[in-house]
Amino acid sequence: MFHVKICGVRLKSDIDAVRRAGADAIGLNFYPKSIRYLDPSAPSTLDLSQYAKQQGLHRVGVFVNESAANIRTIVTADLIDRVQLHGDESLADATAIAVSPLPLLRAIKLPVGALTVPVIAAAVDPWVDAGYGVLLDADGGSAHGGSGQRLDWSSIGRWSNDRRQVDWGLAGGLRPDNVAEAIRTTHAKAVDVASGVESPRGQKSARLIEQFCLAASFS
Ligand SMILES: O=C(O)c1ccccc1NCC(=O)[C@H](O)[C@H](O)COP(=O)(O)O
Repeated sequence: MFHVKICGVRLKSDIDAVRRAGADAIGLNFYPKSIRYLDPSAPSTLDLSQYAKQQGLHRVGVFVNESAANIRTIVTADLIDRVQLHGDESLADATAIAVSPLPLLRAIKLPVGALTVPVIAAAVDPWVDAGYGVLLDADGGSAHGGSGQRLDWSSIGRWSNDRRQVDWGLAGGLRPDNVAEAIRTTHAKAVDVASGVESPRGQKSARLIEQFCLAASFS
């Protein structure tokens, strides 16, 4: 698992900012309805992805209910190092999509508002038990992700107390001014952010990326 993923980068200058700030992963968004969408067939997307690879960044492809065939095409083109499923995919879908040896990350969209450990466990544990890495995110409704809404960190902290060995990350409404508290409260091993490092929405800010990474220091 990465430590800090900056999701929805679209420009080489974003990648420069990510690398300078010390994050180790980027998200390339292949969901056509997202404001952060990248066309996988565009030469500029391959160029961007190869640039990130040269900088040593882990490239995570974000997909929403995408076909296994399309995901495989993107993997084969060396656009990504890891697949993140962020839609309504079932465990059976994930099995069909899994592209060995590429690790697969399942975004688990939890309701915003108060959570309980049994509710979190019911959503997350089947994916963990099946061997997938998981990213806990706020349910963005029809947008699926990138909504800037945060989760109930206290309950997630209680859930993770008994699961210290689990490969998981936290997303949802993280920002430079709250990510340290989020890590402390939840014991997250990895964090992921899209809108919290943008100004205006949809445009990454080098200053916010730097502040986020400083605050999210895992040392
Ligand atoms: O970012 C998007 O636009 C997006 C759209 C559809 C599915 C997933 C999407 N983003 C995936 C991510 O990993 C985001 O970083 C995550 O949802 C957190 O977003 P935010 O709350 O804005 O930090």
